[in-house]
Amino acid sequence: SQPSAPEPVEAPLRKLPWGQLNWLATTDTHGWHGGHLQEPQYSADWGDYISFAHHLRQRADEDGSDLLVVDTGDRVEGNGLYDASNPKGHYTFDVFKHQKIDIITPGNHELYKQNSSNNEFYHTVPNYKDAYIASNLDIYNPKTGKLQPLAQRYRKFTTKNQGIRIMAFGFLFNFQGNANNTVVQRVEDTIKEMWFKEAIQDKDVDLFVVAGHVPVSDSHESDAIFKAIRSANWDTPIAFFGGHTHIRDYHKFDKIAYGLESGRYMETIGFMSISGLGHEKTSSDIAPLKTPEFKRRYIDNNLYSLYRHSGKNETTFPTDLGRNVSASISAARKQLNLDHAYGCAPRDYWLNRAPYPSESSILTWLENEVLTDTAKNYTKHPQLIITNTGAMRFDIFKGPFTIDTTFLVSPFTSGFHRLKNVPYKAAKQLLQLLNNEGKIMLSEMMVMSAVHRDLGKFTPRALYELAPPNPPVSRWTQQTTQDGIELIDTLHREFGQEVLGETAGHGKPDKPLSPGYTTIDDAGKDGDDTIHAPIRFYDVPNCIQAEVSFPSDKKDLETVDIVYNEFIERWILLALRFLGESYGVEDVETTFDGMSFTDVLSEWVHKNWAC
Ligand SMILES: Nc1ccn([C@@H]2O[C@H](COP(=O)(O)O)[C@@H](O)[C@H]2O)c(=O)n1
Repeated sequence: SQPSAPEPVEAPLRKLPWGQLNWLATTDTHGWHGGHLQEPQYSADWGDYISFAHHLRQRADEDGSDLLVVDTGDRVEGNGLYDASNPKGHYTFDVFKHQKIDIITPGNHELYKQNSSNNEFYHTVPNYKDAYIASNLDIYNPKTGKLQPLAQRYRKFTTKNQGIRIMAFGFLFNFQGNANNTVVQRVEDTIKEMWFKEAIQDKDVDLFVVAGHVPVSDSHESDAIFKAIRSANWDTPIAFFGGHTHIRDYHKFDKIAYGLESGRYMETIGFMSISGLGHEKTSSDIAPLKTPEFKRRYIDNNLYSLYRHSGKNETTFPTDLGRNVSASISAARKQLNLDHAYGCAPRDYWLNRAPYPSESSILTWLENEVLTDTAKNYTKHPQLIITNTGAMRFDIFKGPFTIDTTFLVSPFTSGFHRLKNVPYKAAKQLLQLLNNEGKIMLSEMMVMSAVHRDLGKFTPRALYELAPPNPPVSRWTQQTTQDGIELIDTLHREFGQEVLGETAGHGKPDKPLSPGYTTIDDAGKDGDDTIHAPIRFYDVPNCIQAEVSFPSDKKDLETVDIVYNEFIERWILLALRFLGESYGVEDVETTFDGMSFTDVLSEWVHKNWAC
């Protein structure tokens, strides 16, 4: 881990359910390859992950099983290690490439900007060669200008020790916000293509793998792929490795098809095992061995967990490669001056771990202080400042607010735009519309505009891109700590020695449980490796709004300026149009001196939060 990373905290652990074919899966790492430097339970870095995978591969070689590693995209945007360099990602690709990965796929964040998808073309695809799969993504070759698949559409391979024959795909959800140098083909169209139909007809396959930046639960894309494969193969097991929604999740498609999603930001290393795979040749056919068994575990990414799951300790755990990668992350962080403090946060502020509005909510702080103070510097006219909450990515902890923190909270380069003198009658209805909370829903408007084809790329799906879905609260337990203690008792009863790191007494923790993930998924409540006290997550709206320089009586207010995060421009213009105000991009001007959200944050913190 990084020199400044906090020591991991001891906690009761559930073992890895090791099997015949074992998987480690990451997704949505968003540049956090240095690990979490303010949260001990997620403090291991990419170098540690490399050492960990090495030990598990060795275990597989020793007992004749297999270990495969998968990453399903959104490796970029969200951490100073990626975002603070010029060009962005200057250090990331050389750090990342040292992990041996068997299946790697792109996410939407690799595609927002031409520069980042070209980085996939120039760096990640060549670094991973055969492992990179892009089933539904094409790129205009930056050298020839011709449209071509970013990488191979599928990969067929056989595992090293068990000889399991795998057919793997790499999908991206039906994303529409990409720059115009890439083309994302809808999943539903892709599965009608001849190459896909032929691949799923291949009978010399023991396991289909669908890796990709697609949620595993409640996803019409994953469901469509599942149905297509299942209709061609009634008895071949299928493993999905998903991403995008930033949650820990495990979904049962049927009794021999399961999907795993490994959270976000290098907090989680997902583990899946499948046993009972293979085939036997009968005189007329090839039949599976027996009903395969799928298991899952969500590993908290810290050295306490990684030592125990690999059976190593401080001395025996780090490999030379792992150590070197950790050192190069450290050197990059130093070079980028990521620990330089703009100021010090007086308290913790939460994105989803505090209700909105509340004094602990980042969103309330932005509304009442950051956006309001910043906007006042630019005009005395009444303004509505609107931003999407999806632009905010992480919490703020009490203490130094560093260069790194600005990118953790908001990494995007989009600036702020202004529409002047908008009739208040329409402007005041905007927020409700954007949040889909009023009588007229923006999602319905999008259906209408798609039908009338008068607003280009808008479809109902586009609303989904305005703000990422919040972790569905139903997927998190909302127990009290007492439930956590009961959970340990239950575990001891049910699993006995399966629980690692025994605590003192009769299974009761001698220290309070640390707060963390307590996931409920399709297999139950026992997925997390670490037994935590539950954290409560709160839903937040798509967009928030600050009213700046408003008169005390709004009755006489005729017009206001609307200032918004550039990323939501098309939703703002669409909503205004439905409110009877027809504005176009020609009416828009840049404000806040072209500062991005990241710049706005650093400037405000520097002026207001002295250490
Ligand atoms: N320039 C950008 C790009 C994205 N966003 C927000 O991020 C969301 C997507 O992030 P995921 O990790 O969920 O893929 C997107 O919906 C936007 O809310 C942004 O604000 N600015």
